[in-house]
Amino acid sequence: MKLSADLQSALDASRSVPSDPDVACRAVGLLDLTSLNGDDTDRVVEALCARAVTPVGPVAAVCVWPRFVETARRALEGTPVRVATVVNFPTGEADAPSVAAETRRAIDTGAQEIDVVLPYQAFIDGARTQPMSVVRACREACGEGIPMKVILESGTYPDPELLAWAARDSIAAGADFLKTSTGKTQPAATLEAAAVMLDTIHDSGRTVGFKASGGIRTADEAVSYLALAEHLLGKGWATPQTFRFGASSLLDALLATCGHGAPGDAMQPATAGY
Ligand SMILES: O=C[C@H](O)COP(=O)(O)O
Repeated sequence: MKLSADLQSALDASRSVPSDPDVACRAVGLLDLTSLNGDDTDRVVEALCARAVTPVGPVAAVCVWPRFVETARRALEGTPVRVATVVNFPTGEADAPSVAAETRRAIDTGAQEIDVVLPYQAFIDGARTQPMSVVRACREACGEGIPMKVILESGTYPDPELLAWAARDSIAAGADFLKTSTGKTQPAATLEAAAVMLDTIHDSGRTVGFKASGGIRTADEAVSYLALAEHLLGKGWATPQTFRFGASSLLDALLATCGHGAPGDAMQPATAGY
């Protein structure tokens, strides 16, 4: 993906940021701890939720299939961890009424955040009104109180200009966050796509968050995404209200980097008093 000189410079700078235990600790609180596998079960979701309050504090949210939202809400009762779920996932091919109904059902069962997949293939093929009718339908179903993250599937766009266009239109359609990927297509999250999306957020002048998701595994990668975000949006910009990682296999690496044991130690009972 060919970027402008300024974005390429910001990206190169973020790649060379050394791994920092304090930043890794901070990244834990920005995590949407995710399990979106076809063979997920209630027990898998309960085990995921048991990891959500860590020795360095709670993650921001867990992200699970709609059928497991009630299980997650029960498992997380008494903690500040939110429950996110996905709609129109992973293909983005449902129509607006179906997405609105799926969103309402998810919220009725307790979902506190909605990650909706943009009809990205239709957008790439030239449609403009239909894809955004789906986003607007989800926005209306979310109302004002439920944050809506729009998954652009950033690895599928032929050029950065089209990805930026999808980002701009999604913001105009009411996105609270722009999310890179479902994690179900390759390439998933990349720093190049993140730079384009973050730059579009900056230029929008609106308070829109960014979620890097799909294939993020190491603390070094997480530190680079955070460095890029704050290079483009300003130091201190990344908070749980503006930045998330969507990841199923990043938590242990973050905890190990910030000095809380080897991978797997996150399974220890949390010390935090919730
Ligand atoms: O946020 C949703 C993604 O599916 C997470 O992707 P991952 O399993 O590669 O971490």
